[in-house]
Amino acid sequence: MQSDFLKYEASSSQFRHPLFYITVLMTVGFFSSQFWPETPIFDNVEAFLPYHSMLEMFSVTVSLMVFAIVWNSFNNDRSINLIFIAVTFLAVGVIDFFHSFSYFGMPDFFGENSTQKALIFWISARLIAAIMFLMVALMPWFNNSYENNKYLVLIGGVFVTGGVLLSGIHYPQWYPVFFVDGYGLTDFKIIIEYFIVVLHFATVALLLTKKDAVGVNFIWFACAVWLMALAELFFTLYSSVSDLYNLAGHVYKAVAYIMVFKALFLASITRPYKELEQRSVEKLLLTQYAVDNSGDLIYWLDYDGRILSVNDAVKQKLGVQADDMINSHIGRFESALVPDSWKQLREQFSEHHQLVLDGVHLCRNSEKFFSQVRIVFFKYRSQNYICLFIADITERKLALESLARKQEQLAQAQRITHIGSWEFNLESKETVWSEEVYHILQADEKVVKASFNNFLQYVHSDDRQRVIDHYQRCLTDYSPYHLVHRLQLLDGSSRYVETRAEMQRINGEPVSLIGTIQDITKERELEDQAYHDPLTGVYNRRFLDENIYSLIDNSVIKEQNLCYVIFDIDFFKEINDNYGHDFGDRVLKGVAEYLQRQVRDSDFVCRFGGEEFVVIFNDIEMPSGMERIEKIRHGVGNLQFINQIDDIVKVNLSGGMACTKIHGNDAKQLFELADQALYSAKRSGRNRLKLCDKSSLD
Ligand SMILES: Nc1nc2c(ncn2[C@@H]2O[C@H](COP(=O)(O)OP(=O)(O)OP(=O)(O)O)[C@@H](O)[C@H]2O)c(=O)[nH]1
Repeated sequence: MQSDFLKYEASSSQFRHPLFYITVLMTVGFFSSQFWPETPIFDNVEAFLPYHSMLEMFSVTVSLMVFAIVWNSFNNDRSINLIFIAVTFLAVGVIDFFHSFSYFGMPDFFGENSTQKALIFWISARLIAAIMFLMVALMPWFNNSYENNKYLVLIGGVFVTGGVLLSGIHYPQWYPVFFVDGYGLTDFKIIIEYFIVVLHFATVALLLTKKDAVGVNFIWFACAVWLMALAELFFTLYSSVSDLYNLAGHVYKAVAYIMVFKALFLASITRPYKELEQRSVEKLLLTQYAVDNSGDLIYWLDYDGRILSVNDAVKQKLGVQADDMINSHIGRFESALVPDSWKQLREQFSEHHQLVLDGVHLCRNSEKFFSQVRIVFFKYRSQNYICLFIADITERKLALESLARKQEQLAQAQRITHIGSWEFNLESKETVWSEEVYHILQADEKVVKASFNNFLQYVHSDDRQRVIDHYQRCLTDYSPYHLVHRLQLLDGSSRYVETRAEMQRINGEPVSLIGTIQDITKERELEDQAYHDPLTGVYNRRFLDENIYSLIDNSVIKEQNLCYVIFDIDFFKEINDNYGHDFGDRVLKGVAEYLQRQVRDSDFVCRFGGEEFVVIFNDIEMPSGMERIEKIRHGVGNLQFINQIDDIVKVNLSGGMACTKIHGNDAKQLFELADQALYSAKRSGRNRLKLCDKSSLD
């Protein structure tokens, strides 16, 4: 892009303009006038009259043209000073018209003509012009433009003009005498002429200090006023109206008016027009630049799909000369717009004005790329135009395909591992569930909307509060979330799931909560089997061995007392021997169930082996806790088991116990001490509970 095109070049060639040379020549002419012959060049006034009328009519015409052009082209962008000049020329033109027709020798015009009458109009016009030009040169040229004010200026101008004309015609006696028959010009007239000259010189001096503004060429304007001043000086020099000085004065004035006309025509018409043209060219070039560098291939088509024009991108991308493409059908290059489907497509985009299609675009060397075609249809001056914007979406398409493949792989991996993923966007509050989440919940993707509240509907009622608490905590302190809980599905089945979540951050700012949910029902079942006694369903020894340390640690952290109690069924061998092994099993089950029922959720019942049970009582204070344990032990003694012959069989428990707050936090030692206490209970006659004697520690 050529930056020159964008730069408005202000004309600085005024000094090289012929009008400037004319001004210089005429100035030289003026100063050489003392060498001019003083003899009249016309035989008499009548002979001069046609030339005078001609020159005056010329000046009048130019004056009125100045007014017409400036007045009609004026708008708020221009300075109101232009209107002052225009109205001045209107006044001067009209008054000069009267001057011309009042000239001595002309047919009477609104009363008897005379040199004095003609001079009244002449001096008035010159004085008005001189004062107004000086005023305009003094007035600021910026920010004073108000379109409506032009009428006020016009009214003022008409008022002054009307005043001069009416007074000049009807009350000439109001004016000083400018001319005396047989004597010639009065001193007053000459003084006035000099005064006008002084005003003009002052105006020229002021104008030369001004820089070009609002399109006005002040140099030309100054030249014009300068020539007007010289014209006035000629009028002070002449001795006869028919001599060369008088003629020169009129000629200088006419040239000066042409110069004003030229300056104001330039300001009002030429400059604004050139600026407009410049802006249009700029706009066109910028548009062309944008079109060629937009990255899209742009085609202009006629209504039948034939190529009218293309942008540079098409030529570069396709490696085809524009001339080779013109008039070809677009279907030659774009698979989405083949001639066969053109009519049908045309109906669609004619109706909707826009259409977006995916296709394949053909380059010259039979290379292809995936394209997205945006068809824009519009009418201009009842002509149909179609513009195509074709983007190369090969990379996007391949990326999308790869993304789709990866998503499918992820979904497959989730299906295999039974892990679903979910995301909660903190800003949009939107939740997204993967396919596998729906699968785990046995929910229909089309019916159930992904949300935490909807998820809660599937959470087992006993676990719901726990899930809510974890979720809320994660959202408030952004801590990771890990929870195993049950689901209660709509078909009534329950599942175990393990959920994990953590906050995703971008530039340190939390953005969304990303989580997984894994169906661990099978693992959980296996785990249950590994940690539970198959006969009684309570925990087994393995569970106890693996968990006793953390249970004790927990009680230490919480500064709570933990009791390790070993219960042993008294004379269980006899039960087996007397009623059979199956009956013995029933007794073991019954005792286990009873113990499980009596303890709190935080306590653990384990079958240690044979007819021995270990119960871990958490958070139990002594000695009151001992009463509770004793009560449970008693309760077992009240259980009734019916044997094969419907006899009631009862069993008793012996128990030995040790506590962390009395016996220390060593798991192995606690077991040994409880076992010692049990042994002691057995030896003391069974059916009793014994707390390990503290002295045995020593
Ligand atoms: N029915 C049944 N009996 C079992 C099971 N495990 C161990 N036993 C029996 O439990 C009995 C334990 O007997 P002992 O260790 O002599 O103890 P006891 O007869 O209860 O006598 P004390 O403990 O001294 O009161 C044995 O006869 C084992 O066969 C089981 O799973 N089922």
